[in-house]
Order: sequence, then structure tokens, then C-alpha cells
Amino acid sequence: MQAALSTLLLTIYNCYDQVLTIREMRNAKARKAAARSAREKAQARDKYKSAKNAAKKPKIASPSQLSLASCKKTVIHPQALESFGALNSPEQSSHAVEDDPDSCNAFSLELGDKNIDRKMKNEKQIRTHSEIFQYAYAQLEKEKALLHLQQNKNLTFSGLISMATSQEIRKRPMIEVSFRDLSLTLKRKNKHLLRCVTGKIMPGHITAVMGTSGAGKTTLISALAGKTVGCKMTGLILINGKPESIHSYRKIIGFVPQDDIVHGNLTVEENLWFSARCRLSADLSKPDKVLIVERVIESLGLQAVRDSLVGTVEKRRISGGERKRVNVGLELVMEPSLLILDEPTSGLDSSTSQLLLRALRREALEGVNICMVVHQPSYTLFKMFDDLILLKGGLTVYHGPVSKVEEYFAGLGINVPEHMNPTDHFIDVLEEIVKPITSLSINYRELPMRWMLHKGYPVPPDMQQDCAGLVMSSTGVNLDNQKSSVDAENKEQSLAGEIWKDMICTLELHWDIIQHNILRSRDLSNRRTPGVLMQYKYFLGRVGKQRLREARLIAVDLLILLLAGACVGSLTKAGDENFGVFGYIHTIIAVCKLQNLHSWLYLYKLHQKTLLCKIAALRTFSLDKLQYWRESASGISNLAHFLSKETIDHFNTVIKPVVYLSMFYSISNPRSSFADNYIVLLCLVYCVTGIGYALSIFLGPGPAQLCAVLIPVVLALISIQTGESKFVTKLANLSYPRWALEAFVIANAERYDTTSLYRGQMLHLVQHMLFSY
Ligand SMILES: Nc1ncnc2c1ncn2[C@@H]1O[C@H](COP(=O)(O)OP(=O)(O)OP(=O)(O)O)[C@@H](O)[C@H]1O
Repeated sequence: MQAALSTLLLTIYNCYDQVLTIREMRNAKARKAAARSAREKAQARDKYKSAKNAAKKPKIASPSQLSLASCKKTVIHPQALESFGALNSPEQSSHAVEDDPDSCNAFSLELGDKNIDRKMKNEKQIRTHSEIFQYAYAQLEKEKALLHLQQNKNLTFSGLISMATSQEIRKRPMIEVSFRDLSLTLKRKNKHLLRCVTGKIMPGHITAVMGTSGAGKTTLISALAGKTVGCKMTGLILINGKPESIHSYRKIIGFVPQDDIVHGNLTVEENLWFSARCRLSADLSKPDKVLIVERVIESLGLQAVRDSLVGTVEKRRISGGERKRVNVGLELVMEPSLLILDEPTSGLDSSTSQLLLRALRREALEGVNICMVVHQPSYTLFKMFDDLILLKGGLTVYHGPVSKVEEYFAGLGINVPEHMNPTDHFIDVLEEIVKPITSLSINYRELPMRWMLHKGYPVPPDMQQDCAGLVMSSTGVNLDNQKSSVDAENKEQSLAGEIWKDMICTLELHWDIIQHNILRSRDLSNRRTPGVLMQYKYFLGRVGKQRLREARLIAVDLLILLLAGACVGSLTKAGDENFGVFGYIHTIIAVCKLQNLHSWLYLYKLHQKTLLCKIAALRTFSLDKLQYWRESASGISNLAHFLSKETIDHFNTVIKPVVYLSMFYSISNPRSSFADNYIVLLCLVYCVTGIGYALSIFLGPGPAQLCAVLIPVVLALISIQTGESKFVTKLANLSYPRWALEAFVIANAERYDTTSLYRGQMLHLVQHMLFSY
């Protein structure tokens, strides 16, 4: 009965999340279906109404209708506006559209005197807007001129490096990545994230990946970097024309994640220096490495903060923009051949973004292939890119030189209004915020198909059949799939079936992660990075510094242990007939649970939910997990990482029993020696540390915390059971608290009398006592 209850509880605990997720998904499906049917009803009602209106249409439209109609038309047709005298020039119309595309007021053509005032007001507003834009673009021109000057200046003072470009600049191994018919489908939901994306990113070029929100930009660059998980990929990715695995080049590929994964308790320079030492070629001399780091610090404008700690979210030291640049710098210092960046300019102001782009352009001069996701670049920034990949709903809308993008869209009849940033206009068109001003009857939904036809790429059959098949919803699902998903929805799967499918997908996801991070593919990068021993040395230096900076935290650990020793010691009467067994049980639980107490304090301090059982284990694997994954994925040795942390944290492991015993021993005054107690406690700490490592590595934060609390208490209680049940007795014999308890008590009992007969009896008594507790 109890076993069944426990099994049930465990099942509920483990499957609770899954059941909730699946329930959520089912609800979402039901909501979607309801919304669809409501939409269809509304559309049908509208159609019916308009048909009815058309049947009995009056000859003269009402002012409100005219206003609405004119609003729709005038937005796309400046000439029409002109004819109504609402605007002085088409230029102004485009300004107004750009400024407030949704606003109909500026172009309302209401009839009647009472609207004249309003119209005049609007005219005035337009003129003001126009002036603002004129001013803004004059500034832009000035900025461009300045930039030009600066670039020329650079040519002179950085040793005329760039002047001598062709000969002087050290070229890196080239990586060209081409992709053909690349399609990515999310396994769990059978949802298309990318479809038939074809193109290439080239060495020496900076490619911008742009598109609407959820267009698949991050998905595309992750696929190119070989970082997608949980997806089925079809199509080809060729490296330098060969179907190699991108992982084979990981040592010369830099990937800058969207989030700033940097070490907060290291300075800017220390962060960069560590990355350079571990990832640059081992054949490069130290001065060369120093020069590279210096160059990166200078080009990213980080001189002023080079010695500042990077800081954490809780304790900020350098600014967000500087932190972002350090994030990029970590990859620049390893001299990559392919550099992929996910939104490196987000949150940066225009001048800092330009500074970053200039640093990247310098890298491109060395032949680096740079591809980055970028949101809303300014006009100046946009012109600094070589190529552009424009995505919409997982499909390519344009892929080619930045200089040709306007020409291409103009060919489709989509012209960028004067003084408008082309990227803003194209994104607005793709987002359907503005309707393209086009002479041809182009629908924005046809743009991906147009691109395929323009490039002569094969169009998938479902798209050929029906142009509507092109329509990808903002979530990346095309109509055909929607249809099929509707069918699938109709064939409702059983809950058990869904849970099973979910479990399979989760397993596949974990397998993908293991493949990416643990299984190594053949190395083709031609770069010999420092070996494990060398990296271990570098790691030792880094972890040592980090621990020294956490000295306060370690002091708090030790203080808590002192207090615990005092409390448990005062509870113990070592001289009584049970050989202090109660005190030792408390000690065992306290040593294991104190880790948790501290964990929670630490948790409170850091607002993180990753702290588990053993402090050292927690700090080793939990807090730095993101940094660990990033470094591991870039080819830094896992073994060196683990060993170095373990070596440094060994200090804690050795010193903590001394601190605890110093109080416990002096207050409880047991008969056993300090050394005996220390050895037993040290073994106990090792054991708990191991369990802590295992928990923090294999379990998520939630289950690990639960286990961390339960394991010491349950095992300690089991270890003093009477042995009525065989299972419990076996478990007790295997549990580490039992062994520790026996060792403590026997060490204590041994000191009672030295006559062997009496000692034998005493030990027998102790063992009997332990079993009869
Ligand atoms: N692991 C995933 N599970 C579910 N949906 C996903 C997953 N990864 C991506 N998607 C979906 O795929 C689409 C594309 O995502 P992606 O992150 O590539 O978009 P994006 O273009 O980078 O968007 P943004 O500009 O908003 O960051 C989104 O609709 C997203 O919800």
C-alpha cells in the first residue's frame, strides 16, 4: 500500500509538468480553433453585409465612409492626395506615412466646412514633420562624412595597417558556408521554422540577417552554427563546398549568443585574456596573444573599463553596452574564421553600434566570414553591411548584396519612399504595417515565391499548387500545414499518446544536446589549441581568482559551520552511555543539510534557483552552467574545467570539517581524538560532495533541491532503524550516514577502556545499540 502510494506520488511528481504542458497545449489548440471559427464567422458576416450594402448602395457615400476609403487609398497613392490638395508634394505624403502609417487623420478627406480647420492643422503638422526629417537626414549626411574622415584617420594612425591591406593583413583560414533548401521543422510540434532557405555567407563579408519578429533569424544562424536542438533538418549545408560537419571547425568558429554570457567576477581584460589563451593557437607566442587582446580591447572601445569587474545582474559594475561588447570580444580574441552573432547591437546606441561594426569590419578585412542578426539598424549602420538576408515566416524574401536590395524591390514595384530608411520600409512591408507602393499587383505574401522565381530555385510543390500556400503565419506555419494541423487536431490523440510523443521528443532533445556538447567530431580546423594540462593551468588561475573574490561568501560558509558546530556540540553529551550517538546523528544531518541552508542563503542573495546540495558542487556546476556550455561548445576542455574547479574547491572540502569540529569537539568533548573525528567527517564531506555533483549535473534545479533536502534526512533516519524490514536494513547498510555514524561511535567507544575483553564487549554493545535504535 505504502509502496503503491509512493510510486503514485513519484509518478505525479515526475509527470506533473508534462501533463500540465500537454493540457496547456490542448487548451491552446482549442482556443485557436475557437478563434478561427469566430474569424470565419466574422468574415462571412462582413461579406454578407457588404453584398447587402452593394445591392442597395446609395449614389453618394457618407463622409465617414469617404474618410475611411480615402485613408486606405491615400496611404499608398500620393498623387491622389495631391489632387485633393491635402499635401504639397508626394515627398510629404511619404513622410507622413513613415511617421504615422496607421493614422488616417492626416489624409482624411472629409467633406464639409467643419473639417477644414482640422485639415489645415494636419497640413501644418505634416510640414513640421517634414522639417524634422529634413533636419534628421542632414545630420545623417554629416555623420556619414564624419565616419569617412574617421576611417581615413584610422588608416593613418594604426600603423597604416589598413593601407597596406593586401600584403600586411594576416589572412585567416577561409570558411564559406553555403546552404541549399535548408528546412527546419520542430519535432515536438511538427512546425516549420525555416523553409527552403538557399544562399551562402562568404569570407570577408558581413552579412546581416533581418526580418520580422519570429521570422526565423535566430533559427537560421543557429542552424549554420550547428546549434539547433529538437529540430528535423533537411537540405544541405556545405563548408567550403564540401558536406562537412560544422562542428569539425568549432575551434575557428565564434558564436556570440544573444545573452551576455560572461564571467561577472572577472575583469574585462581577464575575461578576454582567458578566452585568448585557451582558444588561440598554442603555437602563437604570449606577446602575440597579448597584442591580439589589446587590439580587441581598443577596437571595442573597452580601454576605460579594462580593469573593472564585469559584474552580475544583481551587482552591476560595467554598463550593459560594455558588457555586450565584452560578450563579442570573447569571440574576437580567438581570431575566428567564421563569426556568428545574435543581435550584438541590441541595446546599444547608434554610435556604439557603429563602433562595434567598425571592429567587425576590421575582422572582415582579414577574411573573416561574419553573419549577424540585427534589428532596425540605422541607415549608416545598414550601409556598413555587405550582404543581407531578409526573412519572413521562415522563407527568404531577399538574399544578396545590400547595394542591390533597393533595386530588387524596385523591380517588384516596391519603392522606398524618399528619406526613409530602406530596412524600416521593407520590414514595415513584411509586417504589413504599410502596404507597398507598387505599380504591379504584388501581394507582400508573394515575396518569398517571387524570390524563388527570381533566383530560379525550385519551388516546393505545395507552393506551386496554390499561391496561398506561401502564406506563413507569424508563427512560421504555412497554410498547408495549418490545414494538415487542423486535420491532425481533428484526429485528437489520446492523452497517453501525447505524453508518449512528448517523452520521445524530450529524449531526442537531450540526445541532440549530448551530441552537440559531448560527442566530438573530426577536427578539421587546422588549429592546435593548448592541451588539457595547459588549459588546466589557465583554469586554475581563473578559478583561484574567482574564489578569492568570493572570499566573503566563503567566510559566511565557515561562520555558519562554526555556529552549527557550537549548536550541535551543546546538544551532545559525549560521556553518556550512548557514546554521543545523538550528537553524531545531528552532525551528519547538519553537515549535509547545512549545505542546503547555505544554499538557500546564497540563493536568496543571488536570486538564482540553481543551488543544490553541496556548496562546492553547486558552485562548480550550477552557477557557471551557461558559461560552461559556451566554453565547452567552443572546444575548451571539459576535463580541464572540471579538474581545476575540483582542485580549488578542495580547499573548502578539507578546511570545512576542521572548522566544524573546532566548535563541536571543544564543546561536546568526546573521548575519540580530533583526528578520528576529522577523518570520518572528511570522508562524509567527500561523499556528500559527490552526491551534490551528481544531483547538480543530472537533475534540474527543482528536483535537485528536493533531493538535497530529503536525502540526508531520510538516509540518516533509515540508518538508525531497528531492522524489522529486510529492505530497510539493506538500505541502511548501504547508506553513508550509517557508515559515518558507526565510525564516529566506534571511534568514541574504543577510548573507553583498553582491556581487549572489555573493548570487544564494548564494540559488540555499540553495534547492538546502533541496530536497536
Ligand atoms: N524551440 C522552439 N520551440 C518552439 N518554437 C520555437 C522554438 N524555436 C523557435 N521557435 C519558433 O520559431 C519561430 C522563429 O524563431 P526565431 O527565434 O528564429 O525568431 P527570430 O526571427 O529570431 O525572432 P526575434 O527577432 O523576435 O528574436 C518563432 O515563431 C518561434 O516561436
